[in-house]
Amino acid sequence: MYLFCSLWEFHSSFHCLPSWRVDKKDLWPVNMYPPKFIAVHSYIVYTFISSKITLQYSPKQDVKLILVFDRYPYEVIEEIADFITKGSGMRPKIGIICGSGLGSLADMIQDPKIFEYEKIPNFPVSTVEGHAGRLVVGTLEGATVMAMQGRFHFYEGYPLAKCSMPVRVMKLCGVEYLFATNAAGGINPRFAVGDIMLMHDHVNMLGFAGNSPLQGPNDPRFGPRFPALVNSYNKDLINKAIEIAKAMGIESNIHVGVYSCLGGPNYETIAELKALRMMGVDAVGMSTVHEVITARHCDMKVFAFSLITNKCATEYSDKKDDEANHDEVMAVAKNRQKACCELVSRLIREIHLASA
Ligand SMILES: O=P(O)(O)O[C@H]1O[C@H](CO)[C@@H](O)[C@H]1O
Ligand code: HPA
Repeated sequence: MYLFCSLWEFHSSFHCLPSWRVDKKDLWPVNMYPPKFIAVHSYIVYTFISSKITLQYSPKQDVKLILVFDRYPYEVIEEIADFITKGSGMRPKIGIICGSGLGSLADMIQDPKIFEYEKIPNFPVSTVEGHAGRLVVGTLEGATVMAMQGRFHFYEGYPLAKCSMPVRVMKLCGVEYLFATNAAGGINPRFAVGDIMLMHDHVNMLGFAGNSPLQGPNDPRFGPRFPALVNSYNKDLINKAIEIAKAMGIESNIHVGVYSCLGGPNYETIAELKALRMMGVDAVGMSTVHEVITARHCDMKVFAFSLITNKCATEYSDKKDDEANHDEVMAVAKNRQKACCELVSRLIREIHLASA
């Protein structure tokens, strides 16, 4: 078992190194660690002062340190991007994030070069069922793409900046378009299970609570300190997707609406769902919003959709079997993966043809 010791949030006062001091109580349980460990640790603190760092220490092995960044400096993201572009020999143009149970979006990729998250330096690992934990790079409908088969969620214990760090990796790999997909509960009473909601806006509940993937020092190489989020969801891509849905004969299952992300992992209470509905939210989940914010910050074009995997109970009189559960979410995603794959691949084809 690993002992996790998340040591401390760095305050601006730490920037006046080398005259920094650490209170002994803050070091618990480090004070029981060997001096060699503490020396190495201090060095790391000094070196990566602009990041918050979590150390994993294995007492079974002598001094085993795994650095896990909570905020990723530009250079570390650049290193990860180099690893992927050199390892795949490609600079992908379109990035795809597969939602729960929608990993098959990445299975469409031709001549795939697969990177297990565990083998990518400084990359987090997926811990949620239905998120395989691999990055797949290759071609789809003639376009170069990279797909995350497995995303990172706040409820897994990852800070938002870490959840959406792969979007910045995509950017430095050359990605211009982000396709973000998710499984979500339908709040809008017009939505049926299996419908697809094209996202045209979001309500960032985690943002209301003072949490943002862009918190902390801003690196202008990614984007501005205060990015605007009006028109985050590309209208042309939404319109093209509607046309494609018509051509596929599924227009009655397609909606355009507002998604909201809550922290999870619990599903929402009826009172929360009522409140979301009053705010104009159509579908609710636990992802995507921070990825979109990160993508817009670095000026990527965004297309996102929710697969409605369950109808949310918004009245106390609603049936008990309206309670959400992850098995149902996965089962519906599996049933609808064909339509989702076709929508995504046709849209990518349009983007590719338009830029050829
Ligand atoms: O948003 P994705 O990753 O598709 O997954 C959704 O499904 C899970 C809950 O069933 C949550 O993780 C929620 O966010
Ligand atoms: O009802 C839901 N709520 C939150 N997240 C979800 N992901 C799938 N369904 C849901």
